[in-house]
Amino acid sequence: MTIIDEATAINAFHDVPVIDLTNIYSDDPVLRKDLVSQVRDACIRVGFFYVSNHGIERCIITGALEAAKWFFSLPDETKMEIENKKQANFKGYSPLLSGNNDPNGAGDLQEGFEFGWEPLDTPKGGVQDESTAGVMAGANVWPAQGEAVGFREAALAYYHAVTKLGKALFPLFAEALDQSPDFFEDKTQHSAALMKLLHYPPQTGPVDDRVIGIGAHTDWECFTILWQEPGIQALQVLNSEKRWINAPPIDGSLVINLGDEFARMTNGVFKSTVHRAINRNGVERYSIPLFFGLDYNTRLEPMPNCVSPERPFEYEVITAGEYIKARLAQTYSHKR
Ligand SMILES: O=C(O)CCC(=O)C(=O)O
Ligand SMILES: [Fe+2]
Repeated sequence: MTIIDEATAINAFHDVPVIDLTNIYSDDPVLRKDLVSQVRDACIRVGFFYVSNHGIERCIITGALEAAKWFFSLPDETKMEIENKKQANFKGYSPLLSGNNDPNGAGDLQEGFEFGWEPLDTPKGGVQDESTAGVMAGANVWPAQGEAVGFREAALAYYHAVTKLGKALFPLFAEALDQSPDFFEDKTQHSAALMKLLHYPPQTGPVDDRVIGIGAHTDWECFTILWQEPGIQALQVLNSEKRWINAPPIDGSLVINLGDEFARMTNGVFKSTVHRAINRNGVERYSIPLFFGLDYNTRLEPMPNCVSPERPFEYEVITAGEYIKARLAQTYSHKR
């Protein structure tokens, strides 16, 4: 079957598959083929999957969680010193209700802190590879308080560990698309990956459907690696029957979901699936997405094997940077 035939034949999913990454670095062709076929099925049919045995150490995750808790417990005035609307490309702090992911919504009930790549060993921070960032150029901002050094180190330790995993996933996605493993290599040279710490206060009593944790949306980059706090159900994924399917945290695993850059390049063969999060658990919830994009100067052109006369390409070709910048501006143009 061609990849287009496969994408045309799918039915609505009712659960989110789990893929074991134990063999991700193995050269054994049989193991590789099996892994690639699981990834292909999940990407074409669901657009979401869990990964187990992903190799991110528990202490790195705990460090990032503690960092998030520390940061969000700072006084509002301190956090607002690095508000994202004052920075280039919305790096820094986004207060509750300042963003709105669902155009029908009235604001997302979450606060966040977002940053991009920088090396671990420059103690003052703010340095990053901007040579090709174009419209997405803009240094990271970090809180100024004394303990902020530990915050930056813990956040960047997680960023670097998860980016290593992300780099190992690109060849898998390429093979799942019948391309050579290095297909994305020249398009992922400059770490166009953004990490966001998120905090969702609990929602109790009657909830206005237009204000939930994060409204229904698709992600914008190629794929997202999401850590969600164990024991707290909040994330839901929309299937083609318009039913919300719960994607609860599975201890020791991470969620991977595809975004619009992949959907554009694959002409919709890889699904950028709509999802949302609602925290009705009566406790605070934290989550950490890391969004993996193509280098900002890459044009989002379709792969020839994903286009046919019956499946024409209907997107405008723009660069990854132009796309992300436009979506950021739209999300934060929301008025509280
Ligand atoms: O907090 C979550 O579980 C989801 C976050 C999310 O979808 C996003 O930040 O794009
Ligand atoms: Fe998302």
